[in-house]
Amino acid sequence: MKLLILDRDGVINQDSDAYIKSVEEWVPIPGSIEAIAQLSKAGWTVAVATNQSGIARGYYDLATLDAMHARLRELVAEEGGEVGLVVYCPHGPDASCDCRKPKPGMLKTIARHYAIDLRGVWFVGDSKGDLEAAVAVDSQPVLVMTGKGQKTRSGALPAGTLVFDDLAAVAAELIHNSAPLNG
Ligand SMILES: O=P(O)(O)OC[C@@H](O)[C@H]1O[C@@H](OP(=O)(O)O)[C@@H](O)[C@@H](O)[C@@H]1O
Ligand SMILES: [Mg+2]
Ligand SMILES: [Zn+2]
Repeated sequence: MKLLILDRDGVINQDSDAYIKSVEEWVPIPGSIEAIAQLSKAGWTVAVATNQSGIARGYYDLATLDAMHARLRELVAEEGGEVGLVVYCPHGPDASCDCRKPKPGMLKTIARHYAIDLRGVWFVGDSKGDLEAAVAVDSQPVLVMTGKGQKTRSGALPAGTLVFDDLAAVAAELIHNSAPLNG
């Protein structure tokens, strides 16, 4: 099974330091919807693992979060693809939950759902916590330059992190094997 796991904010959709609080604020990054659809049509299962502390902070509710993900599924379906399991952590930084990245709990949930070993599975993120979550379960950390990616790249990256301009470039690598940026 070809599984790819994506972070959401800053990878699929634009991110904001003010959080993404509504469907209207949930704006796809150019090329990301098409990338997910192309991967899906090429036989990849595309899952999502996203921190959503805005729930715990009271910035938006679960119905709004679900509406964002329904919009994601709708847009990808319009391009002929589909989105797999979407897992989110609704907790705040102080909740000491097992699911908030950089902890790998959401990645493990996805692995259990698909009964797959996470070793070598690409996890694409824009934040250091995404990369650390990948490393914690021997997945392949992949950084994109969208969202907080540029800031993340200015610091130390886990060894072996692959770096791409954006999700469209990741899809091109996985589907057409074009070369990644130097990490
Ligand atoms: O990138 P993913 O995991 O999909 O989602 C990140 C969001 O939940 C928010 O995470 C927050 O971090 P804190 O949760 O406040 O530390 C901030 O970085 C926000 O800018 C960001 O929108
Ligand atoms: Mg992110
Ligand atoms: Zn959590």
